[in-house]
Amino acid sequence: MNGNTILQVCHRFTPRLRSSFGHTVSCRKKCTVIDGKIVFENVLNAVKKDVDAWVEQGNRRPCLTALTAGYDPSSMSYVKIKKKAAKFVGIHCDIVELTSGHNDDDIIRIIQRLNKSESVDGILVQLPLYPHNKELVVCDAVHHSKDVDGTSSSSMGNLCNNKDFFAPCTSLAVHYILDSIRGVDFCGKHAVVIGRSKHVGLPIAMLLHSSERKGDIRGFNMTTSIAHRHTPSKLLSELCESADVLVSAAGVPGLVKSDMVKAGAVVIDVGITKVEDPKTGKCLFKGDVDFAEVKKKAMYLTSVPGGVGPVTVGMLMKNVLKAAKLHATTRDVATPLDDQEQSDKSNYTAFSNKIEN
Ligand SMILES: Nc1nc(=O)c2c([nH]1)NC[C@@H]1CN(c3ccc(C(=O)N[C@@H](CCC(=O)O)C(=O)O)cc3)C=[N+]21
Repeated sequence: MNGNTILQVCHRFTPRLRSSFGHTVSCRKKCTVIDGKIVFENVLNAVKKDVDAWVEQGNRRPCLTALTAGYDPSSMSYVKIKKKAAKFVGIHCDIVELTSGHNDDDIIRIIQRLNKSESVDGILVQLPLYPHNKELVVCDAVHHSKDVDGTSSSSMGNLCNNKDFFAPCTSLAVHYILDSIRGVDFCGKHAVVIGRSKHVGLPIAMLLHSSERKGDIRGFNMTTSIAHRHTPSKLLSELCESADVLVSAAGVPGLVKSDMVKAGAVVIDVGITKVEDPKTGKCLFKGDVDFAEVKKKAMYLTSVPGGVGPVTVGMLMKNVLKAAKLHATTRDVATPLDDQEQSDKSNYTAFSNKIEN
């Protein structure tokens, strides 16, 4: 792919003429700002109710183990947010703090132990790890039945094949937010995703363009363009101007200006960058979208902070409970390591059957 290439996924709901991409969703004067904190609270309350019912039926509490690189203060604070949410919903949460002394093999060994543990339902590898760690190699060690953050190659493959395993939580959060917008038919509309990261931009685009149901996750059937750092700015503006749904996950504060946004569009800001406030010296979170200006044009908009971030944590809690329920009804973990390959194969079949039935 050269620098001018944009991956555009077209399908039978794609309008024939490129110029007809730009039909407005509908016209409303005032923009609705979707409050991620309220969505988060609603999701947590629902998960808490389900966890309570699950435990009342005699099951043990769901359990999440998060591995995080101890050097990164942002990672530590995100993991703490997850731990607090887990406590609220009644999910047990352990944190394994990795040090720079852990090489990939050490981390993989820890993960393999967790894969085998009957008391662990979900394993989360908080990214980034240390610079010397190979993130994909480490994420791939997580067994797909416990991959509640959907970061392994196996989970990504399942996502592409419309199988209902675990999708990355940020993509689920974007999906959940769009799904909560009532009265808008997204089928055949044009979605633009800015950013192609394997755990954020790419899985978001997978969910937006796809058609089949993935368990409780339906695809949106949108014509979906993926723009990235090599997309020329003129082309980026043109694409965005025709987007009915614009999702920015670039991590570039102020990237999306109001003149790039179509009137009546749905704009979801996934970018979250820590910046220092020049006046106070305090740390602030900045999204990719010029919120104040875009609000004058968009029909629905999320903010940063208070948008996609908290919903991501809600989706993680949902996934841990889902994993706990699957583990209780399929024999999957606690197999000796030397039998790993064989068990992977049969477990996969057991899980596929369980989920597809
Ligand atoms: N394997 C993996 N999975 C992740 O899901 C993952 C990750 N690695 N690495 C880091 C990013 C970042 N992330 C956020 C979670 C919550 C908020 C969140 O709740 N933010 C609040 C503000 C937070 C605060 O005030 O401290 C908000 O946007 O309103 C933000 C960002 C998950 N991540």
